[in-house]
Amino acid sequence: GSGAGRGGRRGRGGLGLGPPAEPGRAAGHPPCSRRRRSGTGAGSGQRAGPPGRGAPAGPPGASRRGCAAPARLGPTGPQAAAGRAGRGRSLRFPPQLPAVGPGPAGVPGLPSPRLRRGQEPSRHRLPLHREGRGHGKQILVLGLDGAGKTSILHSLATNHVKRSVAPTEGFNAICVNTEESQMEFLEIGGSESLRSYWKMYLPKVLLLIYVVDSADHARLPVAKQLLHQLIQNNSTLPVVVLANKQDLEGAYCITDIHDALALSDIGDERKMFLIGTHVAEDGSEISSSMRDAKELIAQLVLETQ
Ligand SMILES: Nc1nc2c(ncn2[C@@H]2O[C@H](COP(=O)(O)OP(=O)(O)OP(=O)(O)O)[C@@H](O)[C@H]2O)c(=O)[nH]1
Ligand SMILES: [Mg+2]
Repeated sequence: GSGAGRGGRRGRGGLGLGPPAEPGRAAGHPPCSRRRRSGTGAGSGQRAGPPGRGAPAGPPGASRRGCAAPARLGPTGPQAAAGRAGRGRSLRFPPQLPAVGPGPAGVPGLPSPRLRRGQEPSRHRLPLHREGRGHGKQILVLGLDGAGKTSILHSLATNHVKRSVAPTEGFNAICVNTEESQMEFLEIGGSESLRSYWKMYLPKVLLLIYVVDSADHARLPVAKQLLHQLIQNNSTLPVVVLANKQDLEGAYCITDIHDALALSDIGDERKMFLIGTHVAEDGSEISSSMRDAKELIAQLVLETQ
């Protein structure tokens, strides 16, 4: 049987995964549906694999990655607006999290907060949020470059779709408040040069959100390998896999993503969920799958704290 879905079904019907044999039930997508897409989504189509296995989840939209002005993520970037709205906040590398005061116990061996682009990171402490005082720790958001991590975080923070237009060059931290919990997401960029830092953050996080580009067939093996390496020594860390870009024509449905990532092999003890998501056109409200993902994550945070 599959390992997906351990932890049970929560929230709205179809959220997350059901019993192990039902990886395809997530987020309202029928198992491995081969529905026709309804538009001409582009996204990171340059990396998309062969079309024909689509599991469209909503209106597609053209991605601006690669053709838009390279707006920097940071205090003046799109996420800053979320921060000003009081719902989210982000900074460029390094992660000087406003809600994250210098904690009593930093994590040694992490990249320097003073690191700038092109510099080699030095060892430094990353303060973690109010650790030991009964409040939340961070939710780590990882995945290959271009998978959609930042776009998803924008959307979760604002409840409106906002696709990212630039790669994360370091960290991206966003606070998302729900009625019941405060969640601090920490994305680390997925480019090759940043992947070596991923594992440094794992020991101190509540859960891992792992985002994959469902249409990037060619790199799914790499995504799988990195995920397995990351969590091999942590048998209980809850993992939420977001099979993003379900709007793209070539997107694998979540059953295929489940197989491609060999999710049944990532441990029996952990809670593990797989949800199909997409970040639709800018400005619209987030999709029901994204709302479900947000509720699930909030629930997991409450359970894990
Ligand atoms: N079609 C489509 N495009 C998406 C979706 N989500 C994100 N994109 C686009 O994919 C590209 C990459 O998105 P990002 O959010 O920057 O990806 P990332 O994982 O943060 O990438 P790094 O910061 O480089 O690690 C952008 O052009 C987004 O607009 C989606 O669900 N569908
Ligand atoms: Mg990013």
